[in-house]
Amino acid sequence: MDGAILQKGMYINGEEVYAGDLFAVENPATFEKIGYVADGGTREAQMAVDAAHEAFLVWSKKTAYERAAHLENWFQAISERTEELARMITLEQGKPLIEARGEIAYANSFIKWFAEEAKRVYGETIPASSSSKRILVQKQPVGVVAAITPWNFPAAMITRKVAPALAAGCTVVIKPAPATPLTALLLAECAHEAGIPEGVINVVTTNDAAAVSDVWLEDSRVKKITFTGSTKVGKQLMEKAAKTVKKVSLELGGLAPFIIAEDADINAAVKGVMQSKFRNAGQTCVCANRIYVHENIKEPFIDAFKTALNSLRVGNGFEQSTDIGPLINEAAIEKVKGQIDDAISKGAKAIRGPKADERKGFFIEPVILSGATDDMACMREETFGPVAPVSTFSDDAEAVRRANNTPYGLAAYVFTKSLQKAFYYSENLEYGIVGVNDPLPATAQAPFGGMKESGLGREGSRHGMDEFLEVKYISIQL
Ligand SMILES: NC(=O)c1ccc[n+]([C@@H]2O[C@H](COP(=O)([O-])OP(=O)(O)OC[C@H]3O[C@@H](n4cnc5c(N)ncnc54)[C@H](O)[C@@H]3O)[C@@H](O)[C@H]2O)c1
Ligand SMILES: N[C@@H](CC=O)C(=O)O
Repeated sequence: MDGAILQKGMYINGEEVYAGDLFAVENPATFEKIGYVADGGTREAQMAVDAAHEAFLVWSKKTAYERAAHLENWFQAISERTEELARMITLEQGKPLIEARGEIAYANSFIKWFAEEAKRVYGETIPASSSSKRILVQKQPVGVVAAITPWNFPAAMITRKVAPALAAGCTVVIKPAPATPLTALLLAECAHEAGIPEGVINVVTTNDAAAVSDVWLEDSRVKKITFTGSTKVGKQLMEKAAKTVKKVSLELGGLAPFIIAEDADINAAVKGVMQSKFRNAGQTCVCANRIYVHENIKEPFIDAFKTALNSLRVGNGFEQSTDIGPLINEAAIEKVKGQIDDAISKGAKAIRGPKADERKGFFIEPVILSGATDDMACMREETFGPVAPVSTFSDDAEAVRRANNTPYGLAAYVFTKSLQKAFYYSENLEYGIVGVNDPLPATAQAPFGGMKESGLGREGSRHGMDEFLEVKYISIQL
């Protein structure tokens, strides 16, 4: 597959569909064209909803056991094509192959989890206030769901939405990011092979996101929009969804504080910060964005962090030695460079890691910014790159205050040996996810999501299933 030029249509109603135009997909590590995909628009967006609406009438009436069996088959089909899927992610998104394999396992874990969870959508009976009445509560699928996903986790951000939607009895129309449509189409191919009925999953690829999403937002048959991406676009979608009062779930940007308390195990903190900060070249919504270290342990922390930084290798994700692949595009490189320049101009000291790959590609070397202050752009705006600003604090209350001083509230981390501090921080940080001595908290069985402008709703866990269910109350007069 590597190096070959692919051509792919959209996946609508169980068939490959082409629109008039195609758009190119490029490898960010080489600038080579990987393939061309159909550039869908209004017509294809409409066709996808027609198919999903038709399919909903049948899919929603299947038993939970039947839907679970379909999801199990999809899980199996993906397992069998793990290597092909992982190589596709590295090709179009750039992350190291080992991380891409990890993403497929992670993506597939949502399908497995929700195949099981499908069978546990329980209702309630509630004691009535009259002896001649009975009160029942049932949960029903919301209907057709529109899912709009980003490029940084091109498989997992799709399955984390689609698996619970299908388990609940919904059908979906998906618009993947234009940088990574091929992974989405491969997932759909796996679903097709697995026998998921036509129309249940539809993928519309496009270079004009708003043209497609506007159709879905205006169509009253689409009952829910589930989005992962930037806070800016999330707000726009929420506004447009108001017109037909759709349900909305938003997984948006983050600005994760990573707090290292005075009593922390420094080696564990450095290992944690390396995993949290540099995974996917720093292009993860829950990546450590700002590092706050207690002033009394700053020096040993920075020394150990510098040593760890120097062990990283920047390069093409297909090379075994690579820890950090390319960023996604030129704009990402410019944003990261801008943040570094801004921090240096305001007094930060740059500690640079190994040189970036000299070949073509959107490569950038990892950097620690020591002496960072909260007025720097890297401490206020999501970086999405391998930049690690380090600032000091003198007491726990100060660390919490500074960590909370942002509109974002997705993930936060604290490293400490004290149970008291662990509870103090986790209860006072205004974040949807708090990793205590844990730099990688995301998992299928736990609720993932943000507070404040980092989003609405949760993905994963039984809470992730509720996002796709209506609660219906039935009052019976005997
Ligand atoms: N909270 C989470 O779980 C989570 C997970 C992954 C990524 N993210 C966030 O995603 C962002 C990075 O992803 P991105 O750059 O692809 O974000 P983005 O908002 O630019 O794009 C996300 C998706 O929205 C589409 N889109 C863009 N403009 C649109 C418009 N006007 N109307 C409709 N759709 C539109 C894109 O084509 C893509 O499919 C970061 O902010 C990151 O933190 C959040
Ligand atoms: N890293 C997140 C996705 C956001 O980018 C995850 O692990 O689910």
